[in-house]
Amino acid sequence: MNLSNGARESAAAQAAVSVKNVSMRYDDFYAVRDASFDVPKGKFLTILGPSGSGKTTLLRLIAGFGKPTSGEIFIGGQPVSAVPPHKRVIGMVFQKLALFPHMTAAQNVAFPLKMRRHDARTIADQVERYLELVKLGGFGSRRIHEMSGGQQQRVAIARALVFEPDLLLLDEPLAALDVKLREEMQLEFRRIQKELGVTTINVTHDQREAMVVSDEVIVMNDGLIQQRANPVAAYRTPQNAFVANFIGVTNFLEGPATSVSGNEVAFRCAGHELSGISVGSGPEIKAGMSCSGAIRAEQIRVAAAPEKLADLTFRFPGEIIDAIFEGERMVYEVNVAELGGVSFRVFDHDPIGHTQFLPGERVLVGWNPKDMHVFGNNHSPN
Ligand SMILES: Nc1ncnc2c1ncn2[C@@H]1O[C@H](COP(=O)(O)OP(=O)(O)OP(=O)(O)O)[C@@H](O)[C@H]1O
Repeated sequence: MNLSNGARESAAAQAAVSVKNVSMRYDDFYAVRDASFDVPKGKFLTILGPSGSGKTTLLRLIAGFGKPTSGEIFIGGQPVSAVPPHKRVIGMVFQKLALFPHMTAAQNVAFPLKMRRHDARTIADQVERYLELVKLGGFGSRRIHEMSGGQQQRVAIARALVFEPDLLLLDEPLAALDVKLREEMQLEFRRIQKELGVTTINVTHDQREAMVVSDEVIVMNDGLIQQRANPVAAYRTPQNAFVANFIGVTNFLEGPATSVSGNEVAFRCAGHELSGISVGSGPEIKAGMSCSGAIRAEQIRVAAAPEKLADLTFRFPGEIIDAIFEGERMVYEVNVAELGGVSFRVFDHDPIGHTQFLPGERVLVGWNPKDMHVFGNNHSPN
């Protein structure tokens, strides 16, 4: 969609946060390069990317810890480059929670209100309300060092929100927690954010977390925004091979495009012509261009007998290299000699209902062209 200048300015004014052409350079190295995006009021946006992709740098610039080398950040429609962090009305939760360990939960939550010189009655009411919100009603007099990791996390959330900031920034606050607690807290973040309607920007390298908590996701690599989309669109229609590889588990076949017709490509891999494949949503593909064909692990099926794969267009013999039972799914590694010895990762989400294969077994793998996306190789997966 193309917005006119006027429409774009008015969209930016309505946005809680607007990042415009922001770059951050250290000597001759760009940690963030020409980033532009808006976060609408009340939305939960996650910046997702591998280590070193520039996520934290971007979040710190929004918080006011450092000034962009170029570009401008607007909060509530106002440019903030000249506004120090303590004058930005922002709640923050980082991986290191920085709670006061010998104070009680209530004293920790009260701290931002005391700094803002609220009266004792207001402080007591707000502290009680926010401890209730994070399901710690009745825990106010407990000291931090007497609380579990999850409870401490909740105190940190209450402290970040108690002064009712315009914006909540989260920098991998769940990274140190064990898996079960992390998953529980992801849902808690989502619930609290929806209940309060506070605009939230979250930073993580955990793609599952990004999918669970966010209204929108920005995927970053090497300081550059690769795609901005809602979680379903980022998963279903990745913009390039990097995004396809980073979100979910994706297998790649390499080879040249042999023909392009509308939204379909034919593509040659190890002497096999694979036709009718969807064009990925990235740059235009031309015949002869070197390409990557991407197929998700759950879109490939494994079977011993060809009739079990009769509904699939592409079928190749393979050998099971590894078979891992993960409870709710089987994960197979299958070597496909006919496709240049590529190793496919395949998920079977019905491990109880289906035959389970063992390493060394000869099988067939199959998938349909509509489930494969081809990207031009100026966006390599690695
Ligand atoms: N103060 C600095 N001086 C020089 N380089 C820096 C500085 N801060 C960050 N960088 C570099 O900028 C790049 C992006 O760093 P950043 O911390 O934003 O990445 P990240 O995506 O948050 O990674 P992680 O998930 O590991 O925290 C990295 O290569 C990092 O080494």
